[in-house]
Amino acid sequence: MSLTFWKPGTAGPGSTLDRATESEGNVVQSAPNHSAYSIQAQRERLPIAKHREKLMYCVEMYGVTIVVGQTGCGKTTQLPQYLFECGWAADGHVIACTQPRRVAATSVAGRVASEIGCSLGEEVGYTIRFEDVSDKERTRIRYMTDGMLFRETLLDPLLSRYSVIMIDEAHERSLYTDLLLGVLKKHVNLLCSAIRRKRPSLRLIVSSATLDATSFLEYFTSGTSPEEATVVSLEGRMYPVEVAYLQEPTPDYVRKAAEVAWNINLEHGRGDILIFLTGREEIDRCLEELAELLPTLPRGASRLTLLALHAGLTTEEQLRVFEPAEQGFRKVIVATNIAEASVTIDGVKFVIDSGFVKIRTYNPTTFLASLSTVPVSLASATQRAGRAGRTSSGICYRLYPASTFASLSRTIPPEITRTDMTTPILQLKSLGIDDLMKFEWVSAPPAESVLRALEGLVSAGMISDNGRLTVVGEQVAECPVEVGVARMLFSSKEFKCGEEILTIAAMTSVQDIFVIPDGGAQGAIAELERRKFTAEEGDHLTLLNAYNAFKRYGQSSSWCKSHALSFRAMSRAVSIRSQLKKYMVRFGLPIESCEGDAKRLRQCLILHVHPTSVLFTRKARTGWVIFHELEETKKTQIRILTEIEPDWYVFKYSIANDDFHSFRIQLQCRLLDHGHKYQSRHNGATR
Ligand SMILES: Nc1ncnc2c1ncn2[C@@H]1O[C@H](COP(=O)(O)OP(=O)(O)OP(=O)(O)O)[C@@H](O)[C@H]1O
Repeated sequence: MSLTFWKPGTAGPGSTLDRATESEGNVVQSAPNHSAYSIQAQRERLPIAKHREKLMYCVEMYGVTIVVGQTGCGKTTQLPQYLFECGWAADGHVIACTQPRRVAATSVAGRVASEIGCSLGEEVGYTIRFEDVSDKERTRIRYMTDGMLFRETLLDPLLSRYSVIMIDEAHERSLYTDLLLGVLKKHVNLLCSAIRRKRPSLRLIVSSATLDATSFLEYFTSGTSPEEATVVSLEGRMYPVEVAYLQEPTPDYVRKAAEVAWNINLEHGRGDILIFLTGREEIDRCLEELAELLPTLPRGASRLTLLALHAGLTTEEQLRVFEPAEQGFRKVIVATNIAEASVTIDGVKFVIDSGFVKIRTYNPTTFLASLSTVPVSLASATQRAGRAGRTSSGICYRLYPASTFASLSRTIPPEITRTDMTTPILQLKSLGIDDLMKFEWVSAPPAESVLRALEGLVSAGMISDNGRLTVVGEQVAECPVEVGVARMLFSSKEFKCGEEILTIAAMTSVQDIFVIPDGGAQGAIAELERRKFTAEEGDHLTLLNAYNAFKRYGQSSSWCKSHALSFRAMSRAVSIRSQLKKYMVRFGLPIESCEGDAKRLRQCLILHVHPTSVLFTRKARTGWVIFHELEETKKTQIRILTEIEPDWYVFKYSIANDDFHSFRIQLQCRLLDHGHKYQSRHNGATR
C-alpha cells in the first residue's frame, strides 16, 4: 500500500475552491506550532481578528448581520467573545450561539471558557437537551443546540434574556435552525416597529463558512427595510489545507479509508487523522480493519489510538476524542458528519473524506422515515477539509476523483423538507403561529407533511377542530421529548403508573443502556447478564428492571460493569428522569406506582408505543415480532424494509386475527445481537 496511488499528491492538488483560498496569500504559512503561542496571541492571529471593528460596527447598526468566512477563521469561538468584550452581555443579557450538533456546542464552549479563563458553566456555558452547564446569573456566553434555543422560544417568545443570537453553521439548514430563523424573522419584521422600541438591543447574526449569503440577505430584507440586514465576508484562513483525490472511484470507501489512514501513519510525521464515514456500522468496520492491522505495525512507527465519534455516544464518550494522544501514539478518529462543522480537534492534520453522508428522508404518505446514503454536498466537503488546517497545515484526502468533486451539488435539501413535521408543528402552534401558511419559512415543508402532521395532532386531541392547541397539546409541546413519549407521560394518570412510566420515558431517551461486546466469551457473559433483567412482558419492562436494580444497588459503576450496563447511560437516565419529573409535577400528573401491576403499565404503553418486541438475528432480513401487551402473546413474521439510521430499521409485518385484522404496521426497531428480543422505539400504525 503506498500513497503513490494518489493522483496529484505533489503538484497542484485541490479544487478551485481550495486553491483559491490558498492563493489568497493571507494564509499563515510559516507559523510555528499553534500551541507555541499563548491563548491570547492565538486569538489575535486568527483571520477574524482583522475584521473585529467592522463586525462590531455592523452588529451595532443592523438588526441582522450575515457573516461568511473560511472554516477555522474564528467565527464560532471569537464572535461571541468580541460581543462580550463590547458590552453586549451587560445588564444581565446573554449572548447565544447555536449549533446544529451537541458535540460542537459542548466542545466549543469548553474552548471559549479556557480562552476567557473561566470554568465551564460560569461566564461561558452550554445547553444541550437534558444537560445544562450554564448558570442563570453568571453565564454571559451560552453555546446551545438550535433545538434548545427554539424550545426556549416556547417559554419566552421574545427571547428577552438574549442581546445577540448567533445562528452558526446556518448552511446546514437543520430543522431547528430553519425554525429559529423563521421565528426570528418575525422578530426582525417587528424590530422595525414595536419590539425594537421595547428591546433595542436584540441582534441576530447568521454565520457559516459556506453560506449562500445573498439568499439569506433577501430572506431577511423581504418585507422589512433593506437597512435591516448586511453581509460581512471574512477573508483568510489560518493554515493551508492541501487536497488530494483518488484517480478512480473506490468500490469500498470504508476499507480504502482504513488503508489510507494506515499509509499516512507509515509515511507521514506527526498529526492525528480524522476519517469521515456515514454511520456507526461503517465506523465499527473501519476501526476493526485498522485493529486487525495493528499487529503488523513496523517498529518505530507511531502506535495508533483508535476512536469513534458518532451521535450514539454519550457526551463524555464524544469528548474523549479531544483528549491529546499519549506520547508515541497517533489518534485515528473515525466519525460521522457530527465532526464536520465548528469542531476543532487539536492535532488533526489529516482528514480522510469518504464523500458520502447518511441523510434522513421522510415519506408523509407512508409515514416512513428512512436513511439514505448520498454524496456529500460541496458545503460539507469544504467543511470536512476544514477540520485539517486548524492548528497547523494539513492534508485532506478525498476518496473520490476530482471530477466527482466538481459535480457535487452545493447543498443538500434542508431538513425541514424531509422530516416528520408533527413535533415542529405542535411547537409552532404553541408559539401562537396558528396560520402556518403565513409563516415565513426559509424553505417551506411539503404540504403533505404539514397536512399529515395536523391530522395526527387533531386525532390525538392536541389540536382542536378550529386549529388551535388544546390544553394537553400546549403541555405536550413544552415537554422536552418526542410527542409520543410525552403522550405516554400524560396517560399515566389514567392508568395510575406515573412512577414507572417516568422511568421508562427516561430510559428510552438514552441510547445503549446495555454494553454487549460483539461475539466472543465476553459477549456471551454480557448477554447472560442482560437476560437477568429481561421481562417476559416486553422490553420496556426490561428497561424498568434495569433502572430499578441500578437504584437499588446504589448507582454504582462497578455494579454496572458486572451487569453489562453502561454506568454513563444509566446515570444519564437518572438525570433525565429527574428533569421529566419536574414537568410531571408542573402539569399536576400524579407520580404513583402501579405496584407491580404490569397489565396497567402495558395498557398505558400500548396507547402510544406499539406493543412489540422483536426476535431477531443481527443483519438478518426477517424475524419474529411478539405482541406482549395483547391479552395473549402472538407472533408474526416481519421483514426489514429500510434502515432509518445506523442500527435502526423499519420493518413491516401483517397479522390477521380478531384484534388486528389485516393491520399493516410500521415498526422502527433497533437490532441488537444474537436473536435477542429488543424494544421497539417509535411506532406508527396504518390501516
Ligand atoms: N479546542 C481548540 N484547540 C486549539 N485551537 C482551537 C480550538 N478551538 C478553536 N481553536 C482555534 O481557533 C480557530 C477558530 O475556530 P472557530 O471554531 O472559531 O472557527 P470557525 O470560523 O467558526 O470555523 P468553522 O466554520 O469551521 O466552524 C481554529 O482554527 C483553531 O486555530
